[in-house]
Amino acid sequence: MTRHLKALIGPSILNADLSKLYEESQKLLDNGADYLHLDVMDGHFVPNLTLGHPVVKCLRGKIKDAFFETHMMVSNPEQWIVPMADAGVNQYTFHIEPVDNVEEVCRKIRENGMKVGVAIKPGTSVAEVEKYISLSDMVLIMTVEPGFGGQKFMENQMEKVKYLREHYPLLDIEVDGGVGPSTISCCATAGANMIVSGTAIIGSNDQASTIQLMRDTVQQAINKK
Ligand SMILES: O=C(CO)[C@H](O)[C@H](O)COP(=O)(O)O
Ligand SMILES: [Fe+2]
Repeated sequence: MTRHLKALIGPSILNADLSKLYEESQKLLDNGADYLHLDVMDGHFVPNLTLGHPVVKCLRGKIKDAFFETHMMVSNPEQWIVPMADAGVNQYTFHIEPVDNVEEVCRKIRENGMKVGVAIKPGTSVAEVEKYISLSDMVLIMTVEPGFGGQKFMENQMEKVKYLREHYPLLDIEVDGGVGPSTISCCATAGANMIVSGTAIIGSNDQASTIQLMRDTVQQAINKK
């Protein structure tokens, strides 16, 4: 069967009202989100703390069938593979910067039944992550410095996306940080197909239209190629 690239929108719940994590997540799914992007920060790899596997497990208890991606902004991603698999995570996306043996982490994630995402910060070259594409299912190109929602989109990161799309036509390429209706065209033409968007969706008074608009923009760019 031929594999086709698909436009997918994964809202980040980072800037949502986290006292209502389940309600906010379900609302995003009801409004057409394709998956949930759960930002996990350890206060060490990035200067912020969010949530860990116990919270993800509780959310999975209430939301049985959605695709959960955890964006692991942590210094020791290997440490959380088993707990996150046990919590019901579908894709484990980790930053390669602090990791000595990236291959081993990719293998362990697969062994534990999850898809593998490899992520790079804005200062990391695309060549650094290209080495691991054969061991992974997706590459995440950060479009802000990881750590906080609501930051300004870094357009210069699109060079990396363009390079990857040119060389890997069917690779899932995700962008994350400052993405919304005003920056989506840029991501779509560069070749990203998995779109994380936090503030722009959470703050929208019509989440369904915002999600639909971004998905249509990305799908049209895919169809053109
Ligand atoms: O990983 C992240 C920050 O490190 C978040 O996923 C990202 O910032 C999404 O939020 P926004 O769309 O508001 O930038
Ligand atoms: Fe993220």
